[in-house]
Amino acid sequence: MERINESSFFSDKENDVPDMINYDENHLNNSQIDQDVSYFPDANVSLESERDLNTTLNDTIQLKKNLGETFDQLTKPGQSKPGSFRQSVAEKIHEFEMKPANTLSFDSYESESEPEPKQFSVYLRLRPTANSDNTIEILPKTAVDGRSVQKIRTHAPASSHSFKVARAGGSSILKEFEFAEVFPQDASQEVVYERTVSPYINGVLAGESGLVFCYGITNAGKTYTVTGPDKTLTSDSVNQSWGLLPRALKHLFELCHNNGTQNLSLHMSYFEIYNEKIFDLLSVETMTGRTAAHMKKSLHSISLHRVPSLADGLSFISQAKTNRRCATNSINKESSRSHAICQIQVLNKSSNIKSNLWIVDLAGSERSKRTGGARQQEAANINMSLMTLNQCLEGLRSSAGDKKNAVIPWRDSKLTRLFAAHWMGPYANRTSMVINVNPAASDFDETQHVLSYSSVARNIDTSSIPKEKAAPSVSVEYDNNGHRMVSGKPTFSQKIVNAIKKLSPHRFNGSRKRKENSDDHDAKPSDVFKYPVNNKKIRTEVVEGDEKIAPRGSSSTDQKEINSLRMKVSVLEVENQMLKTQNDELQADVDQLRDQMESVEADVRDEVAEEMESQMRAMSQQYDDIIEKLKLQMEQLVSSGAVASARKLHPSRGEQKIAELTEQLEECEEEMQRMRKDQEEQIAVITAKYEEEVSKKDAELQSLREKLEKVQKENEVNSFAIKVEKGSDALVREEGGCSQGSSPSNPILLDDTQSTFDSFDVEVLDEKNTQQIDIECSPDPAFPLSRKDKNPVRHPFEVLSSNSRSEPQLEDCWMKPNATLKQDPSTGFYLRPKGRKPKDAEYWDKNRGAWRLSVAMNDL
Ligand SMILES: Nc1ncnc2c1ncn2[C@@H]1O[C@H](COP(=O)(O)OP(=O)(O)OP(=O)(O)O)[C@@H](O)[C@H]1O
Repeated sequence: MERINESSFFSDKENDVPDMINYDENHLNNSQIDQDVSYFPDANVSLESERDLNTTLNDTIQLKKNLGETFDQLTKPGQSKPGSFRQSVAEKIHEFEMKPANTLSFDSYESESEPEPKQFSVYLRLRPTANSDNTIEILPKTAVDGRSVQKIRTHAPASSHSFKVARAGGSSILKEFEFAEVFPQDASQEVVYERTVSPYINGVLAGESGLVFCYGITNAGKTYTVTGPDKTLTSDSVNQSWGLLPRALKHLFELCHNNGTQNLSLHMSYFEIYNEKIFDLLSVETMTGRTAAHMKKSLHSISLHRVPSLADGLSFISQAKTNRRCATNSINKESSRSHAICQIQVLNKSSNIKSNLWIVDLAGSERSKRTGGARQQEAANINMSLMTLNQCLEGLRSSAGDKKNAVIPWRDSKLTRLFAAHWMGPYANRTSMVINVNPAASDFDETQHVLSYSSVARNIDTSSIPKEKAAPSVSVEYDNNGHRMVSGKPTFSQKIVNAIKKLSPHRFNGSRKRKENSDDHDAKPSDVFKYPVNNKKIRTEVVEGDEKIAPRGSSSTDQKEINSLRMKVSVLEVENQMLKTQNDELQADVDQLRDQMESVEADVRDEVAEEMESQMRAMSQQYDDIIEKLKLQMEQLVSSGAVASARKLHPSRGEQKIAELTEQLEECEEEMQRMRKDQEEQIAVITAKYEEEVSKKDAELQSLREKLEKVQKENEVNSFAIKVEKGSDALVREEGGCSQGSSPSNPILLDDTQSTFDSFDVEVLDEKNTQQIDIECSPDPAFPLSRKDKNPVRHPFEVLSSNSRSEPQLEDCWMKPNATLKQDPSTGFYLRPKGRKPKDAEYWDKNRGAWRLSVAMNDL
């Protein structure tokens, strides 16, 4: 495997415009491309002079009109002398006018005889999908205007945005797209190769370039189509999973081998455009870490490697695949984050003709929301360059159609600069676009965008693209004054110089030769002719140049003057014409830029609106999902009987409030219980104390009672009953004190002691009944009662009332309370009812359980 010069195989100095791969005479050394040589990849050095002449022819024809009669006269065959410059120009004009375009032939290979299509060949490949989404229906093949056509019909799934838009707008959810051919999900790699790349191989060997690129959203199968799975690239025996690239290499080697051609050699470069920077995937430097060493300033510094065998080619592919920038996104585990471009170059050493087969695996267009936020910058760059590509396709279609002045933004991305070279060249029609599509319903909306661009590409009629379109965008970067050209267009002075070149090519060539010989590095075309023409030196040069054109023998001063004036007029005419053209062009440019801006603005607005809408839809979907999930969880919890815990996990506000209140309630209850307990304890203590006190008091009471009894007994001892016989047999018994009153006429001597009693209740007993008679008496100190005398003693006394008198009954002197009476269990006494003492009551009799009425006493 031979590694050839890695420095700069493209020619442009600064601006990355790709050029043909230039070899020097030894074929393998790159050379700086001459600024005047067209940089189309398919051009070659041997064609340079012919191409120059071709250009001269066209320009001469143009100038013919400008210079009018005079020029016609001057260039008429027969009027110029044989061997003169004019004669040679006239002959060359004739020769080129007779020669049909594009009839350059190469030694060993002839281009395929079948008619080349005028349009890009756009294919659709569906990748297998695990689910049974049937979003794309393949319709039978047909032929339209001699072109094989196959249509598909897309069915917007109900989940898609397109479906909703169609429904809302009342349009159909079905859409049809047309392709050269559609490869179904089970189409083999071989079939795809046979239809897309194989038809270009013979042409490539015959010097005609071809470009094949795979386009689609992420995870649609582009890398699979271009290279196939990595592991299959280890052996050079063909594997059925091989993609387009290994198959193309094999095909090329087979054809070279079968034809025994020694003068063809294959070369390969492989690079990626990542974030608008170029990285050489076959660089000698190790790719680990991917430092600045791998980043190339321009496409021209990409390394080109000789490919001596298929095995070497496969190894290059593997190396490039390893070095390519991949990342895992949420859709594709190994998503390519860059545009990978492989250039296979065939060099015919004998003719020094080079042709290229470009196979391009574009990065997947994608929505950052689907692929994840971390890769947004990448996604933005990928989408930007794909958008520029789409704009260029649009521009090509427009310029091939009714908008001849359509501006094509080739320079807006590195990718389109690369493609511009091919599409503005003679083999633009040898372009195949493979649209990779994943028919899954989830990809439907984004796939629709891709499909709509495919129909743009399909409608580009390459034969109608005005060739001058190429000039402004892709011609050399510097004018002949050494100044950089604005927007790739020739400057005004360049146009003047070109005009002079046409008027006096030998003069100009002489000047250029001097420059090339480096003897006079400063000899720029501007030194030969500088606008405006009234520069004396220039005028002299022009006149001198024209002297050679003037017929011999007519070199008189007049003739010179005439010629000089004619030339001046011609130059002024050219200038005038050019100013007009320039003005028109500028006006057209302004109009188109305005149109373009408006359409870009509208596109961006649509895009933003769509993006926002889809984001909102996604958010709403997310919320729906969350709600569904929660519902499901709730149901599961209910069914598993864990509602309470579920409520704890996800309480509603009401439930939370209830739970709080319940908790508070429980706390209150606890507090109350605690308080109750405390109270009970206190009550128990108090009760115990009380009982203790009570029992103490009882004891005291008991002792008092005992004392009382004792005293009573003692009193009993001191008291006595007086029995008074009625008449003679009444007995009197002492009952209590008596009120102060009139003392008895016969005071009773109750005791021999000093009695404190001043009244007596006397019971008067008779034989039949015993009556109580209250007797008022006053003690008579003269008859003290003797304590010791326990026997009733008959004493004289006076009965104050007779017992025959109707006396109030005993019961009448007592009033029982209405309330149920309680007895003291320990003593058996009736407890005095609560409340006030009744008005007429004197005291409470605990034995009787009744109030003693004072009325009764008074009534006595
Ligand atoms: N025709 C096919 N047959 C079998 N498998 C396929 C086919 N097309 C794609 N695949 C598989 O689908 C997956 C995605 O394919 P691939 O990586 O080629 O997509 P991609 O368009 O290059 O994605 P990205 O743009 O993200 O790099 C891979 O696992 C690949 O093997």
